[in-house]
Amino acid sequence: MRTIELLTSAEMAEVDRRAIAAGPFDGIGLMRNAGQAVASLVLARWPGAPRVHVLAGPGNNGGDGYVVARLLHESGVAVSLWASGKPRTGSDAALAAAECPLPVHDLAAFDAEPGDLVVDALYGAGLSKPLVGADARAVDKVAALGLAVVAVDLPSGVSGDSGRVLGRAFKANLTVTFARRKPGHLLLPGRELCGEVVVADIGIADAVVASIGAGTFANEPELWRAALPVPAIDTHKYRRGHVGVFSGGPASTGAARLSALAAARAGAGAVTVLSPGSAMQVNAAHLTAIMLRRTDDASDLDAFLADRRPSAFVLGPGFGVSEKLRDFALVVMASGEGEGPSGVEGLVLDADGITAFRDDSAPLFQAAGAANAPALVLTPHEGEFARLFADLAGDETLSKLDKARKAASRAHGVIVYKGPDTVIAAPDGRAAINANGAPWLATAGSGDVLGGIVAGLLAQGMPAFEAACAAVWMHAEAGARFGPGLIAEDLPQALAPVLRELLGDHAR
Ligand SMILES: NC(=O)C1=CN([C@@H]2O[C@H](COP(=O)(O)OP(=O)(O)OC[C@H]3O[C@@H](n4cnc5c(N)ncnc54)[C@H](O)[C@@H]3O)[C@@H](O)[C@H]2O)[C@@H](O)CC1
Ligand SMILES: [K+]
Repeated sequence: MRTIELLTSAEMAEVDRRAIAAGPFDGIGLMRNAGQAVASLVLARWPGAPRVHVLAGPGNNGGDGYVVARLLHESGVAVSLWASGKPRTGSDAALAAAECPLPVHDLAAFDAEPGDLVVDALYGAGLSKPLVGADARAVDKVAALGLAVVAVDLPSGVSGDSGRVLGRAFKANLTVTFARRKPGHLLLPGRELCGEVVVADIGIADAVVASIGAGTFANEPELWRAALPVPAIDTHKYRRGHVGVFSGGPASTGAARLSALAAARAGAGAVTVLSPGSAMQVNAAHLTAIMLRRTDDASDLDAFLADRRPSAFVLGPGFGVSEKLRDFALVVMASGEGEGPSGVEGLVLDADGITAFRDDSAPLFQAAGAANAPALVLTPHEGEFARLFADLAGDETLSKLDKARKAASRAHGVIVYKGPDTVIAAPDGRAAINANGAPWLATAGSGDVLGGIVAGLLAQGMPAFEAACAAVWMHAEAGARFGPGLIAEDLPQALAPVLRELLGDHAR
């Protein structure tokens, strides 16, 4: 089972409540199903473990642990049960504990042998403070012995909402979660600590999950595949969209060409590099399918907008932080003000395009919020994010997901907060977390390519949030498939097979 909604702990609690109200399972019924799912995976994956140590906390996560301990024991596995705290009288966890015939040892005395397996059922969605005392010592002991760990719902110590570690956390080989994944399974460092994540069906209907209208998703093709542009058979190149990419001066033109190439590979019918006069020669020497147009100032840009009806822009890569950049950005963002549709779908601001607004972002964000304005897509990495949204970046209480969401709402634009766990957030509150990235993508020029893909999709009329999500996934997928030796120049070409697969029958 793998569906793309991600549930916060509050949303999951509400889903549990509604599932119990709707039936057929009550709380202990769901808990038995959860424990059964974990026990089955333990038996299937670690059939030869000499002993399984189940660590049970005081809440429902511990309740799942008591079920696992009982079922493994009934299957003939040697099980030791260690408890941290006691389930509250009358709780589902207390029922599960009462059904478990094994002796309960105090976690403070926890001991194990190398080769044993640990089932971590200390804390899950209810983690509320850092692990200390016997809990923390158990984490250290398990790590020191190098024991394999199966985490119930989440590795204890990892926040399901933020992916952060509270104090200390287990590093699991396998995490079994229920109904849907949580943001902490995808956000770092949580993702690393979860190991493989399996989502078990415990009898909560999809309709119950749908009823709460979750706004957070795993960035997987299911989220945006239906919005991918498919060229019609009788299409014309300009109907497939025209992307303008602003070039920097003669010594820094490569970034714009990378973006331009990526926009073309993403399916834009035409791409023009908009170059200062001083860099025309160097750009001309390196462009073939991509067009070139001299653009020195705002009036040149106005002329391009009027003559060539461009549909999306990339501004920032290699451009230099300057007043000219701000002018260009604001001209593009104002292009929707005239009578009738301007045809400009969006502006992607990356790198210097973000930094240029660090001290005065209000005009940009205001323009983005105006009626008929092109969509604004900002693609900051961590440093750039901190320049534009210093207060959000420094707020320790916010997760990466929260930060991206708040930034999107403030900017009236889509935020692509880059990193190994890129978060894409829309001003309407939707957000997605990407998890198919690969370390090979951390290479110079990689971000320029990403900006170009976003613009290429925007130009073809794909809505901004979906375009940004699709671009992030395709970019990561292309990089991961290429693997070692990847340089940014390889990425546009590597996109082709990824797109072909995504388009399926439409690719013929
Ligand atoms: N019906 C349900 O609600 C279901 C819940 N399930 C399980 O229930 C879990 C959530 O249960 P709970 O909400 O009871 O939460 P947890 O069991 O994760 O933890 C809550 C308890 O632990 C204490 N606690 C939290 N952090 C602590 C720390 N660092 N040190 C010491 N004590 C700490 C809290 O005060 C509370 O007593 C899920 O993760 C899942 O495993 C599953 O059984 C499926 C059904
Ligand atoms: K756990």
